[in-house]
Amino acid sequence: MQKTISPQTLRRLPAYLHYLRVLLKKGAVNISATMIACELNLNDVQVRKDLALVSGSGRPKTGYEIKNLISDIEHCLGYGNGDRAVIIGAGELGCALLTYEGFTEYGIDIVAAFDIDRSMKDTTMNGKQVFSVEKLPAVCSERKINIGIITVEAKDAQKASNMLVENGVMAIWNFAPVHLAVPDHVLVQNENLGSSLVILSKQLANKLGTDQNS
Ligand SMILES: NC(=O)c1ccc[n+]([C@@H]2O[C@H](COP(=O)([O-])OP(=O)(O)OC[C@H]3O[C@@H](n4cnc5c(N)ncnc54)[C@H](O)[C@@H]3O)[C@@H](O)[C@H]2O)c1
Repeated sequence: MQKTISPQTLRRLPAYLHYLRVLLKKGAVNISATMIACELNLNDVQVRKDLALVSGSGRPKTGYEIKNLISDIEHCLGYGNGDRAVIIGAGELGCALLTYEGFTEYGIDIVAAFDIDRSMKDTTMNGKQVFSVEKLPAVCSERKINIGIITVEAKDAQKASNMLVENGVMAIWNFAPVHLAVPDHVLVQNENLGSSLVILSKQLANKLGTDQNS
């Protein structure tokens, strides 16, 4: 039976993966959970538990063989499923995401972006194309797109979401500050950089002892 992995563990796995790949490139062979915890400034017990959920290859004394652990984490995260994504809204944020090459490290290929602004039609950024939204159905069916990334303003987000769902997208990464209504079979991950910043700011206030509520 497959073990259930919490969202918190899932969030930590890409960081382990990144670190392990760096180590492998440097020629390291084995690693312990304690070393990973120490390097990533995480709790030893937490890392041990996370790794036990995704890999049975850990051994007393030697720890994990790095290449096996990488492969187990990739398998757990569904890398190699060939997830392809498109971006709706090629403005400031959409273009930044489109040109960021690091998503391939997470097994996601952002194929193209779409915009209603005709001046952006058929432009290319870092080898990725920006199409007019009319081309969305053709690209979704030809490239078998299963993830949609929404980077339009809040007022346009539901429309963008509807377009993605109509074209067979099963998962939406939503950056617009709005709740999306989607059918039950569609997954939505809302992203809010502002809330992460607020958490950081709050933690800083607590640390400095300037939080009046504490
Ligand atoms: N979640 C976060 O952490 C975060 C951070 C920054 C921005 N945002 C949000 O991301 C969104 C985009 O921000 P931005 O600064 O890139 O805005 P922007 O105005 O630069 O870009 C929006 C683009 O969407 C296009 N657009 C509008 N309706 C469309 C549609 N139906 N189909 C295709 N394209 C369409 C516009 O032509 C424009 O190019 C906003 O909702 C903003 O609040 C979120």
